[in-house]
Amino acid sequence: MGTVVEAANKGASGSILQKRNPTIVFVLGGPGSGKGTQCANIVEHYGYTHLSAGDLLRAEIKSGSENGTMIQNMIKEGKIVPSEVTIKLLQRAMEESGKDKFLIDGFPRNEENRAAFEKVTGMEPSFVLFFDCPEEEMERRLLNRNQGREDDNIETIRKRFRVFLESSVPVISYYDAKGKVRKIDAARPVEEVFASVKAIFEPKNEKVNHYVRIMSKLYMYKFHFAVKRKLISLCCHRC
Ligand SMILES: Nc1ncnc2c1ncn2[C@@H]1O[C@H](COP(=O)(O)OP(=O)(O)O)[C@@H](O)[C@H]1O
Ligand SMILES: Nc1ccn([C@@H]2O[C@H](COP(=O)(O)OP(=O)(O)O)[C@@H](O)[C@H]2O)c(=O)n1
Repeated sequence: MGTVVEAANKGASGSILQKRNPTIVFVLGGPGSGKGTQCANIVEHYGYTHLSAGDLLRAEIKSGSENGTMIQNMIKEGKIVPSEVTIKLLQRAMEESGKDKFLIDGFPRNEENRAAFEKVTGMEPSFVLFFDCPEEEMERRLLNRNQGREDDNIETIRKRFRVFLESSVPVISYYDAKGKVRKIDAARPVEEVFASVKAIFEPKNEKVNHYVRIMSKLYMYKFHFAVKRKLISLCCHRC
């Protein structure tokens, strides 16, 4: 298996995609926040191609690939699969689709994912959709998801929540500092969440755009404060 840096140095695959100058939207949020559900709506209304990093990894396990067992173990433990594996799958799916508007769901999940993707593909997202949802609601949804997923059990769910707070939130903060995060309150019914998504994909005019960005920024301050409190309380619990 070649490293991410080797792939970046070869650069061939990145440049084929780069030439197509695709639009990329990263879709982030805790496990069960409704990323997949809303991505299906966005595909239907706005013609994006949906690539779920988790689905691609699960398909890789099923295909019997040499990485299958390693991926399966990581998912069972709620851990993040090494970037070179996930990025190869995403690149292949983008190239094979022949399309140029992508919703990349559940990626980048940590700083390694983010930095490696930018290095290997030479591309950045146009913006990041962030579905914010309280843990109690996400837990309820995951326990009811009923897709027979090995990681939708309470023990792994708690591990995934922790990985989200410790590893994925810093990625959201990184893009927030660049003004790229569009935060959505995902604790509401599906239709209401989608109404907020629509406002982002169908911006009315510059004034409304500006308002949406300011509101998103305010929400993000509140969100970061809540995450810091949660991480401190988790640390106190450990000590
Ligand atoms: N807004 C919502 N309200 C209630 N249930 C939802 C909502 N959005 C999604 N769900 C349900 O919650 C579960 C997790 O949603 P999913 O889209 O798979 O989340 P994610 O992709 O973020 O893990 C699914 O069973 C889905 O039907
Ligand atoms: N970029 C990614 C995305 C998912 N994954 C793995 O796949 C699992 C399921 O991710 P997912 O996006 O399908 O599901 P949710 O956890 O968002 O419900 C994660 O808990 C990770 O183990 C990963 O390693 N790297």
